[in-house]
Amino acid sequence: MPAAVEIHDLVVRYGEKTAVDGLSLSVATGSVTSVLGPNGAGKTTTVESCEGFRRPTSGQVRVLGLDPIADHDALMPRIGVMLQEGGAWSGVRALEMLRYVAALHSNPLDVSMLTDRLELGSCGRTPYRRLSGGQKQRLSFALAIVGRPEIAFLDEPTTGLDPHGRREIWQLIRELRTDGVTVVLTTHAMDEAEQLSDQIHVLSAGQVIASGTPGELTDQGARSLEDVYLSLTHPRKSE
Ligand SMILES: Nc1ncnc2c1ncn2[C@@H]1O[C@H](COP(=O)(O)OP(=O)(O)OP(=O)(O)O)[C@@H](O)[C@H]1O
Repeated sequence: MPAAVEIHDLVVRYGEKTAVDGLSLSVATGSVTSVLGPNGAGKTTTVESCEGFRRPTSGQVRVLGLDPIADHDALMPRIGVMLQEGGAWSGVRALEMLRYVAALHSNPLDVSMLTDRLELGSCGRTPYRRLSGGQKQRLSFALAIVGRPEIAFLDEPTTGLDPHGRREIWQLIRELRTDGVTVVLTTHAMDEAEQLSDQIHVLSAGQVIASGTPGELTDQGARSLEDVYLSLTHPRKSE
Protein backbone atom coordinates (compact mmCIF):
# COMPACT_ATOMS: atom_id res chain seq x y z
CA MET A 1 0.00 0.00 0.00
CA PRO A 2 1.41 3.46 -0.83
CA ALA A 3 2.42 5.67 2.09
CA ALA A 4 -0.23 8.13 3.25
CA VAL A 5 2.39 10.84 3.68
CA GLU A 6 5.76 11.15 1.95
CA ILE A 7 8.05 14.01 2.86
CA HIS A 8 11.37 14.27 1.06
CA ASP A 9 14.10 16.75 1.98
CA LEU A 10 11.62 19.39 3.16
CA VAL A 11 12.98 22.84 3.94
CA VAL A 12 10.72 25.61 5.27
CA ARG A 13 12.15 29.04 6.04
CA TYR A 14 10.42 31.99 7.63
CA GLY A 15 12.65 34.83 6.42
CA GLU A 16 16.06 34.15 7.94
CA LYS A 17 14.73 31.42 10.23
CA THR A 18 14.98 27.82 9.03
CA ALA A 19 12.14 25.99 10.78
CA VAL A 20 12.45 22.71 8.84
CA ASP A 21 15.87 21.80 7.57
CA GLY A 22 15.96 18.90 5.11
CA LEU A 23 13.41 16.65 6.76
CA SER A 24 12.34 13.33 5.25
CA LEU A 25 9.81 10.87 6.62
CA SER A 26 6.94 8.72 5.52
CA VAL A 27 3.74 7.68 7.24
CA ALA A 28 2.24 4.24 6.56
CA THR A 29 -1.42 4.18 5.59
CA GLY A 30 -3.63 3.23 8.53
CA SER A 31 -0.94 3.84 11.15
CA VAL A 32 -0.75 6.21 14.09
CA THR A 33 2.44 8.26 13.84
CA SER A 34 3.66 10.62 16.55
CA VAL A 35 6.01 13.51 15.90
CA LEU A 36 7.95 14.52 19.00
CA GLY A 37 10.53 17.23 19.58
CA PRO A 38 11.42 20.24 21.69
CA ASN A 39 9.55 23.54 21.38
CA GLY A 40 10.49 25.14 18.10
CA ALA A 41 11.79 21.88 16.56
CA GLY A 42 9.56 22.30 13.50
CA LYS A 43 6.72 19.88 14.28
CA THR A 44 3.85 22.27 13.59
CA THR A 45 5.54 23.65 10.49
CA THR A 46 6.00 20.11 9.15
CA VAL A 47 2.38 19.19 9.81
CA GLU A 48 1.17 22.50 8.34
CA SER A 49 3.19 21.74 5.21
CA CYS A 50 1.21 18.49 4.90
CA GLU A 51 -2.05 20.41 5.32
CA GLY A 52 -1.13 22.91 2.61
CA PHE A 53 -0.92 25.83 5.05
CA ARG A 54 2.86 26.28 4.57
CA ARG A 55 4.61 26.45 1.25
CA PRO A 56 7.88 24.50 1.25
CA THR A 57 10.97 26.55 0.49
CA SER A 58 12.25 23.36 -1.15
CA GLY A 59 11.67 19.64 -1.05
CA GLN A 60 8.59 17.56 -1.70
CA VAL A 61 5.47 16.73 0.31
CA ARG A 62 2.82 14.26 -0.85
CA VAL A 63 -0.32 13.45 1.11
CA LEU A 64 -2.51 10.67 -0.31
CA GLY A 65 -0.34 11.04 -3.38
CA LEU A 66 -1.31 14.70 -3.77
CA ASP A 67 0.61 17.97 -3.51
CA PRO A 68 -0.93 19.84 -0.53
CA ILE A 69 -0.54 23.22 -2.27
CA ALA A 70 -1.23 22.45 -5.94
CA ASP A 71 -3.96 19.89 -5.15
CA HIS A 72 -5.35 21.70 -2.10
CA ASP A 73 -9.00 21.61 -3.17
CA ALA A 74 -8.89 17.89 -3.90
CA LEU A 75 -7.03 17.09 -0.69
CA MET A 76 -8.89 19.16 1.91
CA PRO A 77 -12.14 17.12 1.95
CA ARG A 78 -10.07 13.97 2.54
CA ILE A 79 -8.09 15.17 5.57
CA GLY A 80 -9.01 16.26 9.08
CA VAL A 81 -7.05 19.03 10.71
CA MET A 82 -6.75 19.99 14.37
CA LEU A 83 -4.68 23.12 14.76
CA GLN A 84 -2.91 24.17 17.96
CA GLU A 85 -4.78 27.45 17.94
CA GLY A 86 -8.23 25.91 17.58
CA GLY A 87 -9.59 27.00 14.26
CA ALA A 88 -13.23 27.88 14.95
CA TRP A 89 -14.93 31.24 14.51
CA SER A 90 -15.16 33.09 17.79
CA GLY A 91 -18.91 33.85 17.83
CA VAL A 92 -20.19 30.51 16.58
CA ARG A 93 -21.82 28.14 19.05
CA ALA A 94 -19.97 24.88 19.57
CA LEU A 95 -22.72 22.52 18.43
CA GLU A 96 -23.69 24.66 15.41
CA MET A 97 -20.08 24.59 14.29
CA LEU A 98 -19.87 20.81 14.62
CA ARG A 99 -23.19 20.23 12.84
CA TYR A 100 -22.16 22.62 10.08
CA VAL A 101 -18.86 20.84 9.44
CA ALA A 102 -20.55 17.42 9.64
CA ALA A 103 -23.05 18.54 6.98
CA LEU A 104 -20.22 19.39 4.57
CA HIS A 105 -19.28 15.71 4.42
CA SER A 106 -21.13 12.86 2.75
CA ASN A 107 -20.70 10.28 5.50
CA PRO A 108 -20.01 12.10 8.78
CA LEU A 109 -19.66 10.55 12.21
CA ASP A 110 -22.69 10.80 14.44
CA VAL A 111 -22.61 14.27 16.01
CA SER A 112 -24.50 13.17 19.16
CA MET A 113 -22.03 10.35 19.70
CA LEU A 114 -19.14 12.82 19.49
CA THR A 115 -20.76 15.43 21.74
CA ASP A 116 -21.58 12.75 24.34
CA ARG A 117 -18.16 11.16 24.34
CA LEU A 118 -16.30 14.46 24.30
CA GLU A 119 -18.67 15.97 26.88
CA LEU A 120 -19.61 18.86 24.64
CA GLY A 121 -23.34 18.61 25.33
CA SER A 122 -23.38 21.05 28.24
CA CYS A 123 -21.52 23.73 26.29
CA GLY A 124 -23.17 23.15 22.92
CA ARG A 125 -24.85 26.56 22.93
CA THR A 126 -21.78 28.43 24.19
CA PRO A 127 -19.99 30.69 21.67
CA TYR A 128 -16.53 29.35 20.80
CA ARG A 129 -14.69 32.26 22.41
CA ARG A 130 -16.39 31.56 25.78
CA LEU A 131 -15.47 27.87 25.90
CA SER A 132 -12.86 26.75 28.41
CA GLY A 133 -9.46 25.76 27.06
CA GLY A 134 -10.27 22.08 27.40
CA GLN A 135 -13.67 22.49 25.75
CA LYS A 136 -12.00 24.24 22.79
CA GLN A 137 -9.60 21.32 22.52
CA ARG A 138 -12.41 18.77 22.55
CA LEU A 139 -14.38 20.72 19.95
CA SER A 140 -11.33 21.13 17.71
CA PHE A 141 -10.72 17.40 17.90
CA ALA A 142 -14.36 16.68 17.08
CA LEU A 143 -14.20 19.07 14.11
CA ALA A 144 -11.08 17.31 12.81
CA ILE A 145 -12.62 13.84 12.80
CA VAL A 146 -16.36 14.39 12.25
CA GLY A 147 -16.00 14.11 8.45
CA ARG A 148 -14.39 10.63 8.66
CA PRO A 149 -11.16 11.83 7.06
CA GLU A 150 -8.69 9.44 5.45
CA ILE A 151 -5.93 11.16 7.44
CA ALA A 152 -6.26 13.16 10.65
CA PHE A 153 -3.49 15.63 11.48
CA LEU A 154 -3.72 16.39 15.20
CA ASP A 155 -1.44 19.08 16.62
CA GLU A 156 -1.08 18.43 20.37
CA PRO A 157 -4.58 16.95 20.63
CA THR A 158 -4.65 16.46 24.40
CA THR A 159 -2.68 19.45 25.68
CA GLY A 160 -4.60 21.04 28.55
CA LEU A 161 -7.20 18.28 28.81
CA ASP A 162 -8.21 16.64 32.08
CA PRO A 163 -7.38 12.92 32.43
CA HIS A 164 -10.88 11.80 31.37
CA GLY A 165 -10.74 13.95 28.25
CA ARG A 166 -7.28 12.66 27.43
CA ARG A 167 -8.35 9.02 27.74
CA GLU A 168 -11.47 9.60 25.64
CA ILE A 169 -9.41 11.16 22.87
CA TRP A 170 -6.92 8.29 23.06
CA GLN A 171 -9.79 5.85 22.71
CA LEU A 172 -11.25 7.74 19.75
CA ILE A 173 -7.81 7.77 18.08
CA ARG A 174 -7.60 3.99 18.55
CA GLU A 175 -11.04 3.62 16.98
CA LEU A 176 -10.00 5.80 14.04
CA ARG A 177 -7.04 3.48 13.51
CA THR A 178 -9.28 0.42 13.65
CA ASP A 179 -11.43 2.06 10.95
CA GLY A 180 -8.33 2.43 8.76
CA VAL A 181 -7.78 6.16 9.30
CA THR A 182 -4.17 7.34 9.25
CA VAL A 183 -3.38 9.56 12.23
CA VAL A 184 -0.44 11.94 12.48
CA LEU A 185 -0.13 13.68 15.82
CA THR A 186 2.34 15.94 17.53
CA THR A 187 2.73 15.69 21.26
CA HIS A 188 4.94 16.51 24.22
CA ALA A 189 3.33 13.70 26.25
CA MET A 190 5.61 10.67 26.14
CA ASP A 191 2.95 8.36 27.57
CA GLU A 192 0.62 9.42 24.78
CA ALA A 193 3.21 8.69 22.10
CA GLU A 194 4.10 5.37 23.70
CA GLN A 195 0.50 4.21 24.12
CA LEU A 196 -0.85 5.24 20.74
CA SER A 197 1.91 5.13 18.17
CA ASP A 198 2.86 2.57 15.60
CA GLN A 199 5.75 4.82 14.63
CA ILE A 200 7.49 7.74 16.35
CA HIS A 201 9.70 10.39 14.77
CA VAL A 202 11.78 12.66 17.00
CA LEU A 203 12.60 16.06 15.54
CA SER A 204 15.28 18.49 16.57
CA ALA A 205 16.23 21.72 14.82
CA GLY A 206 14.03 20.93 11.84
CA GLN A 207 15.39 17.43 11.20
CA VAL A 208 14.40 13.89 12.11
CA ILE A 209 16.98 12.65 14.62
CA ALA A 210 15.39 9.30 15.50
CA SER A 211 12.56 7.09 14.24
CA GLY A 212 11.12 3.79 15.29
CA THR A 213 8.30 1.94 16.95
CA PRO A 214 7.91 2.58 20.69
CA GLY A 215 9.50 -0.85 21.28
CA GLU A 216 12.47 -0.10 19.03
CA LEU A 217 13.13 3.28 20.63
CA THR A 218 12.87 1.99 24.19
CA ASP A 219 14.73 -1.32 23.68
CA GLN A 220 11.44 -3.15 24.23
CA GLY A 221 10.70 -1.19 27.39
CA ALA A 222 14.17 -1.42 28.94
CA ARG A 223 14.24 2.41 29.03
CA SER A 224 11.37 4.85 29.31
CA LEU A 225 10.51 6.82 26.19
CA GLU A 226 11.05 10.00 28.22
CA ASP A 227 14.64 8.99 29.06
CA VAL A 228 15.30 8.10 25.44
CA TYR A 229 13.80 11.40 24.31
CA LEU A 230 15.83 13.41 26.84
CA SER A 231 19.07 11.76 25.85
CA LEU A 232 18.34 12.30 22.17
CA THR A 233 17.37 15.93 22.44
CA HIS A 234 19.63 17.17 25.27
CA PRO A 235 22.46 14.63 25.50
CA ARG A 236 24.50 16.49 28.08
CA LYS A 237 21.61 17.09 30.50
CA SER A 238 20.79 13.39 30.75
CA GLU A 239 24.32 12.25 31.51
N1 LIG B 1 5.00 32.30 11.03
C1 LIG B 1 6.24 32.22 11.50
N2 LIG B 1 7.12 33.23 11.31
C2 LIG B 1 8.39 33.16 11.76
N3 LIG B 1 8.90 32.11 12.44
C3 LIG B 1 8.07 31.09 12.68
C4 LIG B 1 6.71 31.08 12.22
N4 LIG B 1 6.14 29.92 12.61
C5 LIG B 1 7.09 29.22 13.26
N5 LIG B 1 8.25 29.93 13.30
C6 LIG B 1 9.51 29.48 13.91
O1 LIG B 1 9.86 28.24 13.33
C7 LIG B 1 10.40 27.37 14.31
C8 LIG B 1 9.61 26.08 14.33
O2 LIG B 1 8.31 26.37 14.84
P1 LIG B 1 7.19 25.24 14.98
O3 LIG B 1 5.94 25.93 15.45
O4 LIG B 1 7.12 24.46 13.73
O5 LIG B 1 7.80 24.33 16.14
P2 LIG B 1 7.13 23.20 17.03
O6 LIG B 1 8.10 22.07 17.02
O7 LIG B 1 5.76 22.92 16.59
O8 LIG B 1 7.13 23.88 18.47
P3 LIG B 1 6.12 23.72 19.75
O9 LIG B 1 6.45 22.41 20.39
O10 LIG B 1 6.52 24.87 20.63
O11 LIG B 1 4.71 23.82 19.26
C9 LIG B 1 10.39 28.13 15.63
O12 LIG B 1 11.67 28.68 15.83
C10 LIG B 1 9.37 29.22 15.39
O13 LIG B 1 9.69 30.38 16.15
